[in-house]
Amino acid sequence: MRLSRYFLPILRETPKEAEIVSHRLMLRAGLVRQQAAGIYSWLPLGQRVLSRIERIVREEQDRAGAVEILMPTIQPADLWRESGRYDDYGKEMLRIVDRHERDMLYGPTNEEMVTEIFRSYVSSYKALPLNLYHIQWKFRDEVRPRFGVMRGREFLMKDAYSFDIDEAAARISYNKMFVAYLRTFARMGLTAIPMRAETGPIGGDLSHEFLVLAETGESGVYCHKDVLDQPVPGEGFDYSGDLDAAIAPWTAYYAATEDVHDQERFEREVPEDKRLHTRGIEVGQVFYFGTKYSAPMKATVAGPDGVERPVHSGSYGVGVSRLAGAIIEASHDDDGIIWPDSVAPFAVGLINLKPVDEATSAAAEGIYERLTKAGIDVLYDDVDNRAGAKFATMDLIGLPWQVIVGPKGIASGEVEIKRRATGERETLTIDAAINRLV
Ligand SMILES: Nc1ncnc2c1ncn2[C@@H]1O[C@H](COS(=O)(=O)NC(=O)[C@@H](N)CS)[C@@H](O)[C@H]1O
Repeated sequence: MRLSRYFLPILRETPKEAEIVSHRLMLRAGLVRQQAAGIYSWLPLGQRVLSRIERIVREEQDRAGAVEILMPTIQPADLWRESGRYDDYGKEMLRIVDRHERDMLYGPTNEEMVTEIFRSYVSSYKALPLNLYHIQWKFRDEVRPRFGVMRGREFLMKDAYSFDIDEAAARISYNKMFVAYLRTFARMGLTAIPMRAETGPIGGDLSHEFLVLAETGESGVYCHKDVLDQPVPGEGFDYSGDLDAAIAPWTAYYAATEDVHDQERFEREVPEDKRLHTRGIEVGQVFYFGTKYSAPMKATVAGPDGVERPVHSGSYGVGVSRLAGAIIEASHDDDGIIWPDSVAPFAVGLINLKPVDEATSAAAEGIYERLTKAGIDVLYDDVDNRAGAKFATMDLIGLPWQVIVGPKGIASGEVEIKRRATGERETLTIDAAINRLV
């Protein structure tokens, strides 16, 4: 992509309304634009990051055996009347009346709708276990949206829903999602700690939140320091194998959000030098809630004995849009964002220091062409601008690699490459630089 033909609305000034670093950097780097309280447009660079986050989430859901669907954002209120949540969901629900005076709503979550889909087609235990998921926008009329996309009103969520014959089977589905979450966040360069949590309006009695430790996190957390060093299951993990062995290291240590924290137990179980009390950003949450929706909505299957019974379910959410902010909170410096390779909007920022100089531009064009042909996503700064401004912008938007092409270097057939995360620079021949990046 040539910068001269792109749309990258960088802000020079730090917007005053931004209270935390990720909000400031997302606005300054031209990733998002607020359209209303808690509601954002995703501009080109932000949209690319969002799609890369989605791709990792999707790959790990598919690996864990979940099946992707896409449910609508607008839902009929009657579904929520069946489950009894229509009234008690409260003011966070955006209620809508259509032209035929029908009560609708902008979905804050999809337990009722996915249960309706399930009950319409599945009647035998032989179809179980089943896990359906989608990646869809949600609306929650937060009384105080803040911190940019971290706590929005319209936000993108991956929400998965499992259906099983009984609690024991449902816990296996729960554990598969637990492992998938360990992998998902690790692939984004995040250490997300699973912690026991409250179940809230979703319901049930078993839930873990996955929290990225960050001073600006909204959740207070207490944990044993060693939980931060536990192994993440590998790419070839066998989901039909021993899930407990993969999860045990993570649940063996004390880790709880403030709403379920037990100080007395914390002090009893965790040696003083291992006690960590900090804050975290909740990037995902998993719930087991049994028949909370299947019973009132009559989502039943005939068991092996032919007896009809309500299925046992769980739901599993990931804050896809929140993750864009959480990753920046976990990975930035004074000069701007530092994108992990896996979610970076472009892999390389190619800087032509002197577009008016023929030899420099010829070299830069050649590098752009060879990298692009090799399948590397390049943002090519071909704009005639001061070197300082070019470097500042490239550091701000945080692409993992920079290739700097200038007249002096080209005179000796060399370019400079810079690794954004470490600041390390190397002067290499053009061929060596390209070989380093492909
Ligand atoms: N207001 C919000 N803005 C941005 N992300 C949010 C917001 N509310 C929740 N999230 C993200 O969405 C994830 C799932 O939301 S949740 O309420 O915990 N869970 C559910 O909605 C369940 N239905 C799981 S499918 C959270 O872990 C969080 O990362």
